[in-house]
Amino acid sequence: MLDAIRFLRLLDILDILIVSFIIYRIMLLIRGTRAVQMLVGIALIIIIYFLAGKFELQTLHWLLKTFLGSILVVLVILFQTDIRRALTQMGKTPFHKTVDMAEKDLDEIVRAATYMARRRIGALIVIERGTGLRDYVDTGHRLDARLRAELLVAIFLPASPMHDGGVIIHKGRIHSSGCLLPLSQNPRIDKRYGTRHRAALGLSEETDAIVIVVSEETQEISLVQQGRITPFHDEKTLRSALGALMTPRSASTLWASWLNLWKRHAHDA
Ligand SMILES: Nc1ncnc2c1ncn2[C@@H]1O[C@H](COP(=O)(O)OP(=O)(O)OP(=O)(O)O)[C@@H](O)[C@H]1O
Repeated sequence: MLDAIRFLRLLDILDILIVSFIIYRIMLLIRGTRAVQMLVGIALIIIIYFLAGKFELQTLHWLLKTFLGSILVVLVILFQTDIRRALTQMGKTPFHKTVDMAEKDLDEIVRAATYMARRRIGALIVIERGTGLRDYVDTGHRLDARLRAELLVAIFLPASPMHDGGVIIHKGRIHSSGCLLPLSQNPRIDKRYGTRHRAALGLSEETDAIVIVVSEETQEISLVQQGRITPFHDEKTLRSALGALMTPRSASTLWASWLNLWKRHAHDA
């Protein structure tokens, strides 16, 4: 043991630090998800496999050996959502999270959301940022229209054939409507949120998109990003939070605005 410590090189320490960081990030990522239960299940199978070998339970040992032989494929299939999320997050940097969107475009979105909230019209508006949303765009109807509050409202009116699903805003234009988004599997989401909010959370867990949800039930407007949902009770604070996230700034100002949004969320929770 002492010898091992004595011959420890600087590179070995770096190696240990990197692996510890990766394990820590994986734990943060899967905390509170079904992945934890699955990992416990796999750990149990490994323990049973060793016990079966020790007590010479040949058939059980062979069966588990065959199963564990293809564990890598099993893990990739079981954790495909988590792996996709982890890789997407790895590819993100604070610097390409902002997309230049005109102030008047943000005004239009906030105006539409406020109008719809007052009239109990449910809506799901996605603003694309660094991560491309092609997979989700393809599930809806392509519009490529100018971003106007009136058009957003018209899309989400219950009588509209396009009101189901989400609208995706791409580079300041209404790119498509009726888009199907991935539902979040997070078991810790507040039970009062239904599929509209879960779809917003699901997309924000997998991508860096910002989603605005208008609840037809509670008339609440929420801003969803990075798997977190923040309700807003007045137009002004919603507009400034959206502006802080969408307007390109220096990295430090950006971090500060995220921190503020996070604090606000923690306070509201
Ligand atoms: N996977 C999805 N992708 C996009 N939109 C979805 C998805 N699932 C549901 N929706 C939208 O959410 C609507 C249903 O919302 P639901 O009432 O279940 O959710 P909610 O979070 O309780 O919202 P609200 O507070 O407005 O009632 C559907 O009509 C559809 O427009």
